Amino acid sequence: MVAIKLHELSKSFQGPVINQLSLTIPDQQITALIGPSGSGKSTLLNMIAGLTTPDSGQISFDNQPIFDAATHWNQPPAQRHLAMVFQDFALWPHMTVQENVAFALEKHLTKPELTAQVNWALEQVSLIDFRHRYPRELSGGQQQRVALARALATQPDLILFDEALSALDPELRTRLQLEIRALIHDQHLTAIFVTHDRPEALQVADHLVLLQGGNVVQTGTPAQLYQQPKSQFVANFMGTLNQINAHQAIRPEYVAVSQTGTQQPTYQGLVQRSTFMGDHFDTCVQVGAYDWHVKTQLPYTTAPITLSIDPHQILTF
Ligand SMILES: Nc1ncnc2c1ncn2[C@@H]1O[C@H](COP(=O)(O)OP(=O)(O)OP(=O)(O)O)[C@@H](O)[C@H]1O
Repeated sequence: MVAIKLHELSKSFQGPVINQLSLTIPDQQITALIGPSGSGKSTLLNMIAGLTTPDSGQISFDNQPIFDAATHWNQPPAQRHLAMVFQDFALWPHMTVQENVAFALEKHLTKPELTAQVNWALEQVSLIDFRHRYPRELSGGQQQRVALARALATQPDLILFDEALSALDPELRTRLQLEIRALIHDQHLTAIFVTHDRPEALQVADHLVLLQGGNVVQTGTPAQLYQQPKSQFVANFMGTLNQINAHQAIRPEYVAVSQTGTQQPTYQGLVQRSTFMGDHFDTCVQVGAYDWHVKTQLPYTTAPITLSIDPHQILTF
């Protein structure tokens, strides 16, 4: 439970990576940092964690400064009440599941407290029956659950996930996304999720922060970024876009093969191909200078086609 404020945060390595970035990350929500490769997502996460020192700016948790370049205040990572979960699980191979979860706790707790805390964390991730196993005896998904239990066991205010699910197969990944979402909300934690996977961000996050070149280009709910993008870049990043002209575009779900007598605006195109997608065909149509994608129930062969659009759904930039 912690609201995070970043104020005019900057970081350069060989060149600028984060540029005077100001941002509020809401309390008790899951915020996903998204953006193209190299946009600064991991750098931002590492600055919040205290693993990377910003060049300038301030970071505060619940209005308490944890970093201030001007006063040289830099709270050590261990005192920030946060936990991190990484893509590679980072488990100790020579320790059992319960030893891995207990490892970060042992200094602070009595034996009975420690056992209770570890068991509680393992129950949260449904791994209590696996507590005597070694990481090599677990699947990838189970290993990531151990990493999550280890994070929960420290009773953090904030959990940071850095591409935590990227190594898992799609089905497992979806299951863990839902489990993590439920856990974070049940425990009233704040979480920040770095992912390069847009469907994952939509599934997991309450709140999105889209970065481009070290700047925040838009924040909001997943639906706000998808339906009300502030720029062409945001619209493109959030999903497939059919360009109408230089300033207007429409999502594929609002384009249909025209029925005779339609009252909606129509466009003439030439079918390029139809690709089977399981529950629909992705039919690619050349409309003027642009390629459009249309969700159709049947495949179409190369031929002229008339498309209609829902004019209320046109995005204008
Ligand atoms: N420790 C470092 N030393 C030098 N350059 C770095 C360091 N960390 C990050 N960078 C550079 O900063 C830029 C942003 O990297 P960062 O990892 O934050 O981006 P990202 O958005 O998380 O990218 P990706 O999605 O590819 O992981 C990149 O150009 C990267 O090479």
